[in-house]
Amino acid sequence: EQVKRSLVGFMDRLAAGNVQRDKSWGWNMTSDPCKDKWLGVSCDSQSKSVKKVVLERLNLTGVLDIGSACRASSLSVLSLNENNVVGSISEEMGYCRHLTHLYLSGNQISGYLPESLKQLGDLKRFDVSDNNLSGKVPDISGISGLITFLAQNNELSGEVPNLDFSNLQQFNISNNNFSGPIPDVKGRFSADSFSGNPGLCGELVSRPCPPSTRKSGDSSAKHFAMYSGYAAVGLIAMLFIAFKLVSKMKPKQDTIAVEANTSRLSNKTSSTSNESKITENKSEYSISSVESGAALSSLIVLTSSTVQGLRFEDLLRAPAELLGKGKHGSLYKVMLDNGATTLAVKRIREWNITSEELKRRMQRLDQARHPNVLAPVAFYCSRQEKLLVYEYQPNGSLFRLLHGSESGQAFEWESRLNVAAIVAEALAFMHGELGEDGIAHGNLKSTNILFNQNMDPGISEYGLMVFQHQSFDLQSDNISNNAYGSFKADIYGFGVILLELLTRKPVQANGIDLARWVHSVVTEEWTVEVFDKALISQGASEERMLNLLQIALKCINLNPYERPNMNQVALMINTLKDEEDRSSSDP
Ligand SMILES: Nc1ncnc2c1ncn2[C@@H]1O[C@H](COP(=O)(O)OP(=O)(O)OP(=O)(O)O)[C@@H](O)[C@H]1O
Repeated sequence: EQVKRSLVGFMDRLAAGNVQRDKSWGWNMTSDPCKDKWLGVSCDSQSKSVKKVVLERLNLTGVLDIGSACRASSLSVLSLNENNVVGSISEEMGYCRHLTHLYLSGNQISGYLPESLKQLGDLKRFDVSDNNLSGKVPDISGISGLITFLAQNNELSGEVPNLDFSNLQQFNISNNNFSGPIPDVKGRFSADSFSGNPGLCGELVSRPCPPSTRKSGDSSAKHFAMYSGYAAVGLIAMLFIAFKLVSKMKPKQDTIAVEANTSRLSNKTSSTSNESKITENKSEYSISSVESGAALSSLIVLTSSTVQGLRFEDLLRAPAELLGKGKHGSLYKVMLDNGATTLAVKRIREWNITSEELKRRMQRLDQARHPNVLAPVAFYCSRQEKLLVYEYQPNGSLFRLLHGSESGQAFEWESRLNVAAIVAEALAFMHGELGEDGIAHGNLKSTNILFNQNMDPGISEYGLMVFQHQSFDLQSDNISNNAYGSFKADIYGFGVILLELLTRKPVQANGIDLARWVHSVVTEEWTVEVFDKALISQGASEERMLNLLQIALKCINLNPYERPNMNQVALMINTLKDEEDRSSSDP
């Protein structure tokens, strides 16, 4: 009764004087929100509690009373997009602790964003764009899972909100009154996300900041990256020395050696090699485990010949350059032997994986070799952090080729189809090999497709699965916590890569999600509008582009259970590529 009363009160205020409010909507004390299926209400099938309220484009012109809606239940989704609701977002947001999605776009909501917003610890998507909100954005940097922040077309002011830009998928604060320097957005967002704020400064909006607030320019940023690389590696070195000292004082426990792999390499084809284990010897380079119970705390070199005998201290000593900070951690370019060997070292903190599980995973990845999958060549695991060592790929990523500074560069249809076919084939192989082990890629995207010296694409960072892949739909969120979901998330990620190849548009731009945009264009039957104009002007076959788009749409199906598996995808793309090859060899 109390739930109902709160919800009815919420609607009474929202639809005050609304002639359209129909009896068929429910939302009255004589019916039940779940059983009688009130308009826009979805309930949890087990607990029968109200989970979602979606009342979009209903011409609601009343007053927003969020507190009433949330007090009623453990609401996770509230969407009132595109009505004409007035009022403000009250401090009662504290009741909305379970909200994951809050969409209030396209209304007349005014006043400040309340401090209580901080309390929405589960919030992932927040959209208050196209309203009349003013004042500063409260510090919501503590909401770690936030992936959408859209507040364009309001009257908000103060500094750019302090958010984790490496995590955000959508961000737009254009057309407000924000001021001060634009922070480092990790290359994820363009000037469009900030435009229309005359007080903002920084490279992105081509407006220099006054000296006191100036963000470092290109070359100083590079230096900063270089030195922070050195500093990080220096820090590890200090830890290393400290460990050494401790280990000298304590009796040795749990030492694991760096492996010399010559024999393993030459044995690779023998019948026992498949089950070959990483041998655990004592060596002068190994570090005593100072973490009681930790099974592993030294560099393990896998079966790559390029870094045979690589030692942890070699990594620590070598000059390193910070290449980027992603969701998973930082990536360093490390130069060994005066630059004769270059490695890419991924440093991951806060990865909740046991050393045994990491070791098992690395061994399986090492065994399941595919020429177009970049296997780690070595790894290090301590409780605080993990290091994964890869061969450095000199020709950048697919992301850079499509959207980086070379984005004007020609990238023909045949080459794009070729990349799609190779990646599909490699991913299908890995899914086949590692399906039973439950090891999917876990973070498939165009920055993880890297080109080697011959410009052959390779899939990098397979099997990290530190965080779940995020797609724009709600349904896949529900299954992505299990292994099956991770494989289906890979299919989704691959579908998005296909969209990038077809459109040459980044996954996120100006707060627009590529998959969502393509869906909307296709629904409106303007399908050819999605293709990269350069492909059309090159005379690429429209039929085959449409076929590839159909495959992409299957992969990003909102229902993960309806997505094809990677074998099916690879087969479809190979058929398309055969057709392409036949047509180009026709006289
Ligand atoms: N082995 C490698 N050789 C060369 N460049 C690499 C290598 N691995 C990654 N990179 C590049 O370094 C940059 C930073 O990589 P990183 O993996 O940290 O970021 P990311 O892929 O964007 O994020 P995430 O952590 O979510 O995967 C990316 O541009 C990536 O393409």
